[in-house]
Amino acid sequence: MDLTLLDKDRKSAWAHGLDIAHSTFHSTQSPVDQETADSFGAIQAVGSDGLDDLDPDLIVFTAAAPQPADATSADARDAELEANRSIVDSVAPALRSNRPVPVLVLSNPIDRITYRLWKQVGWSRKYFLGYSVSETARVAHRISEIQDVHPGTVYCPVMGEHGSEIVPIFSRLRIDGVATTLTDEQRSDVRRYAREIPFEIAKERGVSETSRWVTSAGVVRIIRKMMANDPSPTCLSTPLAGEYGFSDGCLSVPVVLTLDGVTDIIEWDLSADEKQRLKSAHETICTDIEVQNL
Ligand SMILES: NC(=O)c1ccc[n+]([C@@H]2O[C@H](COP(=O)([O-])OP(=O)(O)OC[C@H]3O[C@@H](n4cnc5c(N)ncnc54)[C@H](O)[C@@H]3O)[C@@H](O)[C@H]2O)c1
Ligand SMILES: O=C(O)C[C@H](O)C(=O)O
Repeated sequence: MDLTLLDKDRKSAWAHGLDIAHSTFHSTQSPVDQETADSFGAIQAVGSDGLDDLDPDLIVFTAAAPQPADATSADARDAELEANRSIVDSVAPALRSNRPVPVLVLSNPIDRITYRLWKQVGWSRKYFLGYSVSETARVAHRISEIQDVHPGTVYCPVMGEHGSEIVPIFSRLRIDGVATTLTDEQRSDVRRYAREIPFEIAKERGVSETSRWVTSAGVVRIIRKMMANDPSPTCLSTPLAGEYGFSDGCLSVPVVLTLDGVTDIIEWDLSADEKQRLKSAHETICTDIEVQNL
């Protein structure tokens, strides 16, 4: 797989690109034979006008304005909306001239930005995916602490907003494959942890960076899943047209993925509490879509 980093700051793309290229040496126990080495693909960097010469099969959209210096509270993602929406509007025409391919959106606030990008680019909704699975990792981490188990054994998908109105689906919680129940207090604790921990981390780390470790690992996981045609669903934010009773907006829901985007949106049976929380998350996002004219 070849990788191109496109950035208006071409030097930054070059620097990250070369660092990634160096890192590939450590993959799959390099050094390897020539045949395996060839499968690593090329890594290159281009500036803003570079899309014309590319024919990407998948776009990971991370363009964003610098984080404000006070971006350490739970509304930091929302504070990015105005600037990142302008970026979406400025790059959408170039994207539109590409053939339709899946776009994995990282730029915050992802539910609004994914929606805006979808509207501006105009391709089928099946190509637009907002990345929200860092929340799944954080939820698993907190549950593992509460239950004193390894986080890798925890399965608890997360729907809803990538923000305050996240909806961990506790009714589907499995530990080592076994259905497990948490108390109401433990559930509140898990939600609070997922809402607050990224910003507690940001306070100590500084806001000039974002949570790159969990995020890059999660992005690679999603891309691998798409390439493998893995039929098990992943919760990502995608435009809705009737699923879960929502006729518009963008919200994390379980989707089945291939390199042709979303092939199916799965409608799980949710508990009454989960349905209520999902409705509230949807209302919050739709209010923004209306008020901000997204
Ligand atoms: N969804 C998640 O879980 C998650 C996780 C981490 C970061 N994020 C979000 O992803 C975004 C990027 O974060 P980051 O740490 O990579 O930020 P960053 O500042 O390191 O990178 C953003 C890049 O976008 C480039 N850019 C700005 N406008 C552009 C344009 N018009 N065309 C091309 N490139 C442009 C900038 O030059 C910059 O290099 C932020 O909105 C952040 O909040 C989301
Ligand atoms: O960069 C961050 O910490 C915010 C991002 O939305 C995330 O959830 O990781």
